[in-house]
Amino acid sequence: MDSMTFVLFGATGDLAKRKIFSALYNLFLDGKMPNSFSIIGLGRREWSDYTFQIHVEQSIKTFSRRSINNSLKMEKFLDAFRYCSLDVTEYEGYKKLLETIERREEQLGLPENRIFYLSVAPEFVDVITSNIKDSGLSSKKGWKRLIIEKPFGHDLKSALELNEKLSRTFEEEEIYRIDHYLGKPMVQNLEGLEFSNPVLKAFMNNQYIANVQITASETVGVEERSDYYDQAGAIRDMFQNHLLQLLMVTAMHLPNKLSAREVGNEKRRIMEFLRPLGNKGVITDVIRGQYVSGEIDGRPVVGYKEEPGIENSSTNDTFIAARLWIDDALWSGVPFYIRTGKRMKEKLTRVVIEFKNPLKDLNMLQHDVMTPNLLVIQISPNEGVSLQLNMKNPLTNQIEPISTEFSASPKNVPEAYELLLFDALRGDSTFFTHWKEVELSWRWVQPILESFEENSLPLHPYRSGSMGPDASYELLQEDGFNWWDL
Ligand SMILES: NC(=O)C1=CN([C@@H]2O[C@H](COP(=O)(O)OP(=O)(O)OC[C@H]3O[C@@H](n4cnc5c(N)ncnc54)[C@H](OP(=O)(O)O)[C@@H]3O)[C@@H](O)[C@H]2O)C=CC1
Ligand SMILES: O=C1O[C@H](COP(=O)(O)O)[C@@H](O)[C@H](O)[C@H]1O
Repeated sequence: MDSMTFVLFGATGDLAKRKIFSALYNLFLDGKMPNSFSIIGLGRREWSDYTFQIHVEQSIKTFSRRSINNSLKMEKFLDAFRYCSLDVTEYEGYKKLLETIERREEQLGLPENRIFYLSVAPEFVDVITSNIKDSGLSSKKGWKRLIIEKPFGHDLKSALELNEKLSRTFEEEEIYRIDHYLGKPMVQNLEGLEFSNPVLKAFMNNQYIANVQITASETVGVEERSDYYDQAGAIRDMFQNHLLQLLMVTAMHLPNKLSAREVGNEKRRIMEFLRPLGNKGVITDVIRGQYVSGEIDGRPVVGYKEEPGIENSSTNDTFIAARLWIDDALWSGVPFYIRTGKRMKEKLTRVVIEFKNPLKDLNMLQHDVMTPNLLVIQISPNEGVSLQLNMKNPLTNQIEPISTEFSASPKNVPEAYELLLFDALRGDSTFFTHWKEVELSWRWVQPILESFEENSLPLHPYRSGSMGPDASYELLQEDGFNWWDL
């Protein structure tokens, strides 16, 4: 892996504190950082290098999945960190930053390979990338990469504009758009699962699959993010990015080679075959919900409109469910159901693939109630895969479901940010979102955004602690299915 400089915009912020420092530290412990590297943190605060290093250490102590038990290693790790105070809107600061980077490159004998990680609000992306270019930070002697956080735009128009601006400074191959769901180990495992199990590959098509259900439910409410969330809603916060990415990786045809380009092409293909909703589709295939008060884990919680910072008149979506169709040869006729929401019964992310039941259709087992075969991919909080089959119980002589399972506890597996940063360090963008996918996702959700804005779709209240409004169950019942709330 090439030695490099990691320039972190927003180093004093929440994401850096909770995710980025710990990810870098765990990579360092696992020997997955380059032999030689420099990390420059940036923020407006007037911090010294020492204050910054203490902040990094504290953040790791609080948020890392591993505890610090080797102080020498920690010391060596912290030694790579320097801090530079910079207002991203002021050009002069970038010159000072360049001097700091070059000084460290010289001290450590580093080539001019630079990663710029933009852990800042989206409105700063344009000014930062322009200043990187104009100030000479994007040296021609080494490689440069840009890591950028979500949200990537607010709708189709703003995403197109943002992409156009980025492309003035960075090539598409140099841009690493983070969708942390693609960093979840089980999501990264999906291709391997199909690749190493030809039996699964053989059955993953419309001949055998009845429907696919993707759920990302959360128990938390709007938390302290009312300003952002009331503008974004579940559609922008989760659906347009994380959930559509899960759809792409679940449905994509397995390429012959698992390279960034091939995987990107296959994901894009899925989005191209996704049936556009149109105005009618929004009404028939999309359910919008908002939580009201209820109980979660035995604790009463308030409704969305009672949350601090939320107006009583808010029509923001805290839940969305949708029925989607991929009109290609493999999936045509198989409905994909997606749902996500806040203040639901449990925190989980899961894909359930329900197989067809030809015996039921033939009415051959009149006395046995047969559960369909299910392939359940548990993405979080625990990682796991289970396959539910049916077997006759010799004691009762009844057909009963049996399950083969594998699962791992989250403590033992690397976090999404570790896997993603490791990939970015070695220049592998397979598990980052590529522009075409982002564009097609916005294009697909745009009619939903418009109907939400016009308030032309019912806003179904749902009780906190439930799995969403009844209407989302009715959506599946129309097709003779039910959500598998396993
Ligand atoms: N926090 C999270 O869990 C997640 C965050 N994200 C995304 O990551 C990005 C960062 O989020 P988060 O860390 O929560 O945000 P915070 O508000 O916690 O941090 C913002 C950072 O930006 C810096 N900053 C703000 N204005 C300026 C400026 N004019 N010049 C230089 N630095 C500036 C702040 O530094 P200072 O105050 O010192 O000036 C601070 O380091 C956002 O795009 C967010 O959407 C994505 C997923 C999850
Ligand atoms: O991006 C986001 O994701 C989190 C959920 O992530 P998870 O890894 O805990 O499933 C969500 O709470 C947040 O609103 C959203 O911005």
